[in-house]
Amino acid sequence: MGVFYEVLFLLVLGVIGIVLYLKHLYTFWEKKGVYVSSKPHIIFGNAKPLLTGKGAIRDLFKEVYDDCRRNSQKMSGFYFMMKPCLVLADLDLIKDIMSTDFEHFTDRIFHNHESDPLSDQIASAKGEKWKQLRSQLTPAFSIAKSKMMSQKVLAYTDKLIEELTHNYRDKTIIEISEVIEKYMIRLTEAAIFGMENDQIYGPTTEFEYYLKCFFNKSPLDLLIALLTFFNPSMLTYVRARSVRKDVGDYFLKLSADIIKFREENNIVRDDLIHLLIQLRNNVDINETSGQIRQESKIKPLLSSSQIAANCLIIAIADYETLASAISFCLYELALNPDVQERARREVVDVLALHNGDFCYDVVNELIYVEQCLKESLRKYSPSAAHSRECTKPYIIPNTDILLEPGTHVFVPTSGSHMDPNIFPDPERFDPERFSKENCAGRHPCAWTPFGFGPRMCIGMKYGMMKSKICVAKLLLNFEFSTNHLTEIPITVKPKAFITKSANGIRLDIRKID
Ligand code: HEM
Repeated sequence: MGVFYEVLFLLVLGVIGIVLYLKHLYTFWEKKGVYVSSKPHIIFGNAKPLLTGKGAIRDLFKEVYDDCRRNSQKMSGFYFMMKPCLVLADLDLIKDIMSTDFEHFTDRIFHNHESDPLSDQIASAKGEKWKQLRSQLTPAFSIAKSKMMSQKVLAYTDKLIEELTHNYRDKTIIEISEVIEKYMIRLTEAAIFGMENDQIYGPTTEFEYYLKCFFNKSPLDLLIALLTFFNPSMLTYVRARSVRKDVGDYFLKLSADIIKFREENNIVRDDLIHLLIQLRNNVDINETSGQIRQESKIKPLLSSSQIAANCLIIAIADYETLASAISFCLYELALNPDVQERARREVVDVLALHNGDFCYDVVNELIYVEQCLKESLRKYSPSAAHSRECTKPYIIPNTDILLEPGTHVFVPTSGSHMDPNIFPDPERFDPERFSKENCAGRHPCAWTPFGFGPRMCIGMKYGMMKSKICVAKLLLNFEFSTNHLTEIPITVKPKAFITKSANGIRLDIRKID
């Protein structure tokens, strides 16, 4: 009996100790004098809805942002379980951290180490390594390259229209996000890996299967993702993988095979993998034209596995975001027939000025279509938040709050994008918000679907070009409208990394003859 009470006493003491320790951890921000928008849960901190799969990141961060604005706070402490992070709610402070004082926040919070070959890519690269990689990859997204790639985009969009026409000549309900996702994957396959497809529809290719598996995480993968957050160095120690083994193996082999085949057969192509092979072979490329300038003096950064890692992450960054952007834009155009008609009229008029030739200048002249896309990126930003890791001690301007290296900082896009003081009546879809006049006085960090500062999206112009071509050509050929299966308002998938509809986007399409 005595032993029983001793064990019980020790257990109770242990539990009390743990509870007190956790409570102590949750006073981190309080002690620094930083406001915390809601009381943290003892296990999950402020991330309970995310960790239990009940809420979407965009909703959670929007609540934090809104609460800060109501209470005149520029930021809120946030506990991701026990890890103290900071959520920003002030546009000037966002600008400072993402741009003016970028040197203190050069990194994102992803794992990046040579022991994990597929983690070694631009989106997770850190410090100097990132700077070099970014400047070496920039030519791949030059205006000249974009112009060249527009030919491929036009060709694939024509294939999409041909197949939609064939399958849906009469007014029919389609799940538009599925269709657009398939089209984007085919385009990515061709533009990045040089693998052309005759069909948009058709059976799932191996490439499509593995690309879509990128975000399908097993419980072990999820544990690894959590560890990245708490202790990235431990991941290096246990030689963990950031990408599922079968997905990683597929892309490593695919890239190695393409490189070998091209080098043995002296094949030159206009895709991204070709540019990366040139970088590996120490060729310096002109930033604006995308042309070879000379043998580079810089030591080549890329190994074969780094080529695979960069191609894979760019494929993901490319197809997922654009499929989301285009699908939500078509959804809003279906809900707003007047806007749809005005956008269609613009495409018809601009094309008429170019004698029906859908050249690159047409893309640049589609001002209203661009406004529609920007407005839909405001309402449904594919990325719910931008992340930065503090890399050098930083005192938040006009305060004595010191951020230590390793602090994670989040910028919620859903906060400012849906702030009625910045975008009045934020639920309303109104492309006029992005007219030249209406943008003129707006804070540069009010609308940041592509991020902000030196680390903003490298593919922004290229992505806008692709989405404009797709939306414009679809509008020329089809009319989109809602039906009894269209979800209004739409539910966003809680666990998705990129903003997606939870139940699909069902629209009527009708061919315009
Ligand atoms: C609607 C389309 C797109 C959206 C909304 C989008 C959004 C973003 C965002 C929010 C970031 C992080 C920015 C930051 O942290 O400040 C990012 C980074 C990045 N994006 Fe995009 N993106 C899009 C299209 C593309 C395309 C088409 C590509 C390439 C083909 C691309 C490649 C990348 C890469 C490589 C990065 C990492 C850049 C770095 O760390 O230096 N994105 N994107």
